[in-house]
Amino acid sequence: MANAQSTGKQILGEPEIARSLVRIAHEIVERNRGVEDLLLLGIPSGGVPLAQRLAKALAFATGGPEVPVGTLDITMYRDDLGRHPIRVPQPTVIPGEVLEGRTVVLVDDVLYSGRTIRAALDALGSIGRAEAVQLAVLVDRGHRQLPIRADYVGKNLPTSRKEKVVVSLTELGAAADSVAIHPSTEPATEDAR
Ligand SMILES: O=P(O)(O)OC[C@H]1O[C@H](OP(=O)(O)OP(=O)(O)O)[C@H](O)[C@@H]1O
Ligand SMILES: O=c1cc[nH]c(=O)[nH]1
Repeated sequence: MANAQSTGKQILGEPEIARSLVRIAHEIVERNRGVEDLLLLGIPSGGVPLAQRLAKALAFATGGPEVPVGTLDITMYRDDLGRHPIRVPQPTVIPGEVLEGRTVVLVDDVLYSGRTIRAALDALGSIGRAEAVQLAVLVDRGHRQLPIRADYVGKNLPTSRKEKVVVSLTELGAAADSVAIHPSTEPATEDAR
């Protein structure tokens, strides 16, 4: 996630993002045969508002109550802590507190190298043992560095490693929702981040 800049090419706008979340909600219901024992955990920052929107879409899809939504901070579980400035850790919130017996759907805006999700699995494992863990992302831009894949994808977006995908969401201060591709200002390196 980052703020939108003027140089990007918009790939998704507000209606497409909303439609993607509705489709993902239906896929979650179908795959889990309902939403019982489901827990959505958004990864800060972009994953948090997306998880909240997904909970609403799930409630709409099932006609039932909202699925619990929490947040999972992965900051201290990154494997590149020494290589990048440490961001301020956000709170981890697990509604209902226990993970045992529950299916956790991790929610993030972009899937790229997979290192954020690897860290998320470690962070989750330090809390408890979920029955199952699934992954929903708004954009999968490829270039994985780890054997990680998403169960639910809003948009598969082929990209060059020289580009950056920027997801802007109104909850995080953007004027409008969008997904855009920007030419990266950083030189391409072995390290995808
Ligand atoms: O698959 P990866 O290579 O790990 O990249 C994906 C992650 O990168 C971005 O997070 P970032 O750390 O930039 O923080 P942000 O969400 O606050 O922008 C994005 O929101 C994902 O969490
Ligand atoms: O392009 C990218 C890569 C990682 N995370 C993002 O938000 N965008």
